[in-house]
Amino acid sequence: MQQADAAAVNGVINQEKIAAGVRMIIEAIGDDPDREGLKDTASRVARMYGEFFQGLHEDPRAYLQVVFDEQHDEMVLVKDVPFHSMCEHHLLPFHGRVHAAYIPRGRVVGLSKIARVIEVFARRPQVQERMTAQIADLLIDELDAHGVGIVVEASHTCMTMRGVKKPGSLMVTSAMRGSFKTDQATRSEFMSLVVSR
Ligand SMILES: Nc1nc2c(ncn2[C@@H]2O[C@H](COP(=O)(O)OP(=O)(O)OP(=O)(O)O)[C@@H](O)[C@H]2O)c(=O)[nH]1
Ligand SMILES: [Zn+2]
Repeated sequence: MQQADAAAVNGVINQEKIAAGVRMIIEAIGDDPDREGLKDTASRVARMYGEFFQGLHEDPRAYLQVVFDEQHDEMVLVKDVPFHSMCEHHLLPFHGRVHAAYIPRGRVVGLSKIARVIEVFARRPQVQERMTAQIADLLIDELDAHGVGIVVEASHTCMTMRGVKKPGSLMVTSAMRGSFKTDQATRSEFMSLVVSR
């Protein structure tokens, strides 16, 4: 396996290397990377990829360290959290919404922190199934919750703008942990809250 770039391993995305690669792509498609309209494109794309893949260098657990003691033992659901990620097969975007629920065990987390965790996992080369499972695993572990349920609905541009070209198709994935896996009533409550508009 090819080694990751040393700078990237140290937590800094190597933008010079990305820019050199983008320049090569422009040349390879038969255009001129130095012409007026393209002369800043390689460095611009490098900055953009820095943003898209920043989550590789962030630890999402950092966002779950501040919790509030709260004896709420019913379901908490954060619904319709928008995200953009990059499909690792084509490096094309997939985007959609995450619905994240948990049943606390005496500890609740700030509402925005779940969205921040989603953002960290989305800003990596991903497949939707893995992103869904990573969010679920992190929440159940860090919050010591009774259970966690995650549903992700997304449109993949690798399926809509190229290849099989099926605009409008949605991929739906779910990951259930703890009581969401073992208790049918909990799972049903979660799914009915997710589909209700
Ligand atoms: N399960 C899953 N598949 C994905 C995801 N993102 C992209 N894919 C699929 O990954 C597959 C890659 O298949 P390949 O046959 O190697 O690539 P390809 O020749 O470009 O395939 P086509 O898209 O069918 O043209 C495709 O079927 C994509 O639709 C994802 O998040 N999860
Ligand atoms: Zn793809």
